[in-house]
Amino acid sequence: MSPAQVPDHRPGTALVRRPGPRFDDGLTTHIDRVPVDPDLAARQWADYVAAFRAGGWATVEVEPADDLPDAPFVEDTVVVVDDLAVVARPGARERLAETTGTERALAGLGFRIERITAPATLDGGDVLKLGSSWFVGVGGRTSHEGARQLADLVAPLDIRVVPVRTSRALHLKTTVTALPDGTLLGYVPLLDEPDAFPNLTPVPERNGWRVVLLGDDRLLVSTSAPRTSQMLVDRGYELVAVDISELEKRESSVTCLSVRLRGLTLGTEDACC
Ligand SMILES: CN(C)C(=N)NCCC[C@H](N)C(=O)O
Repeated sequence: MSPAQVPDHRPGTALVRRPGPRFDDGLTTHIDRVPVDPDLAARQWADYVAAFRAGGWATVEVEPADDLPDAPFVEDTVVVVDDLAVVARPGARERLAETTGTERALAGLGFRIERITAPATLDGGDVLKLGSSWFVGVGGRTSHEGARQLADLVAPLDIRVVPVRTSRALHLKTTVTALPDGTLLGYVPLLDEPDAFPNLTPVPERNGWRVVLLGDDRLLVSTSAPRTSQMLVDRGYELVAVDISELEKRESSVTCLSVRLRGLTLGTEDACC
């Protein structure tokens, strides 16, 4: 079993990227568009990053990109496993330029770089990792060819890619999230193929219920899904809840704003990249 398949629940390093002054211009697809206060979004983003640092994580900041409104959603620009960074090719043309900064940051940290190449597209938000089986949402921002290219790149790590049709939500990880024990949470009305996911636990809320594993049984969640949060508490998880409501106005969730890197030996100080 390659290291990629052994879930690592220890704190690591979170790759993040701050929102810029044009954050209000960020894309919306499946939600009603409302104005955003970029200063409030920046403060909430800082609180999100602080939650990682409080949990023992180091943080690495991708160079800011004030001309790219969706830059904070760094999850979509790369898929990382072990020492491999697969640079994505976002399905929204407005976001293509975001990958340059992410690639520069990860190359600077010594990651082995591979890329999804045109005409294929892939957003990292469509990649749900579940041990040696990765579910990849296709039909929206990620093309079937993008899923195929990813499959070829991770096959040497004994990882199998399972394409899943995703048309009712922005990304696969808008609809499904994985708990540390491998249980999947999902909002069933947004799933094109609910039967594709083993032991799926339905959540009561449409938005705000995704999770990021901070370590052991500590989960980073949004304050926007209190009923799902109570479900997690009842299952024995310790929650760190952050208010990212201004960021959620541009279709964000807690998974979008970071890429978790393992095996790095950075301290808990910021590493500039
Ligand atoms: C899991 N999710 C949803 C993500 N990883 N990405 C959110 C991207 C939002 C951005 N405004 C856009 O429309 O691309």
